[in-house]
Amino acid sequence: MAAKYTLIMVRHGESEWNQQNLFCGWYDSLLSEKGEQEAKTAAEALANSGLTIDVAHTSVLTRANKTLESILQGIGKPDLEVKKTWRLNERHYGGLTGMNKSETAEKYGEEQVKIWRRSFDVPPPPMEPDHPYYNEIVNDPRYADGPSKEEFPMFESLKLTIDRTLPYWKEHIIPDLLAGKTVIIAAHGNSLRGIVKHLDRMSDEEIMGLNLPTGIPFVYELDACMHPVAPMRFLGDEETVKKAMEEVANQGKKK
Ligand SMILES: O=C(O)[C@@H](COP(=O)(O)O)OP(=O)(O)O
Repeated sequence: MAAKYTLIMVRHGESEWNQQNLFCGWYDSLLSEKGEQEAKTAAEALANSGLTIDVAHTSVLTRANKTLESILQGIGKPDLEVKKTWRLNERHYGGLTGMNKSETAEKYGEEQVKIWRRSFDVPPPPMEPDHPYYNEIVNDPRYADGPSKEEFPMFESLKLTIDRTLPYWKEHIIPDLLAGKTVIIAAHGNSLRGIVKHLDRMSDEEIMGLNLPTGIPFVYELDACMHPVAPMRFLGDEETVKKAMEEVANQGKKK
C-alpha cells in the first residue's frame, strides 16, 4: 500500500544522567550540554528534511520537553501545539533508578543488566519507599492529574511500558495522523522502543536488539492501515547512527 501518513520520532538529547551512565527512568534529569547540542542538530536535520511538522506529542519529563522545544524553535514553529502525557514517559526503572549501569554490570553481571535493560517482560526490582528518589518522583506535582495511585508504577518492564503507552498511541496519536497531520513524538529510549515494536510488529526477541540513539530523529511513512511502508529512516548519516546505537548497547557493559 502507498504511504499516507508521516510520523517522526526522536529520543531526547543526552541527559546529565545518560552522561553519567545512570539508570534514569522517571527521574527528571536535565539535558547535558551535549544533549542540548544534539537537540539543535536534530532541529537542523528536520529543517533540512522537507518535512512539515503539524503537531507534537511528548512525555512530562524535562529532557524530552526541552528537546522538543529546541526542535520547534529550530524549525521556526515555537508555538506549535504540544501535547504532554506521562504515558510517553521513560519506562520506570524501579529500584535501579540512580544506579550506574557499568557498576551494576560489575555487581550483577552483564547478562543480568542486559535482561533488566532489554528483555521484553522481566521488570527491574521495584522502587521501595526508602529509595532515595521515591518521594521526589511519587510526590511530583506534575503527576497530580495522573497516573492514578493504582496506575503509578514502581517498576516497569518494556511490556508494562507498552501497556500504558499504546492506549495513548491509539486514542491521541492515531487520530492526529488520520487527520492528515505530520506528527512528531519526542520521548525516550524505551517508550519509543515500545511504539517501534508495535509498528514494526517485532517479536519479543527482535526488540531486544534495538538501541535508540539520543537526539537523532527517525521517520516512518505509514499506509492507510498504519503499517510502515519502509523501515524507519534516521535523519543522520548511517555511520553516526550505527556508532551511536552501539554506544547505547555498550552502556550496560562492565568498565
Ligand atoms: O532510563 C534510562 O536510563 C534511559 C534508557 O536507558 P536504557 O534502557 O538504554 O538503559 O532512558 P532515557 O535516557 O531514554 O530517558
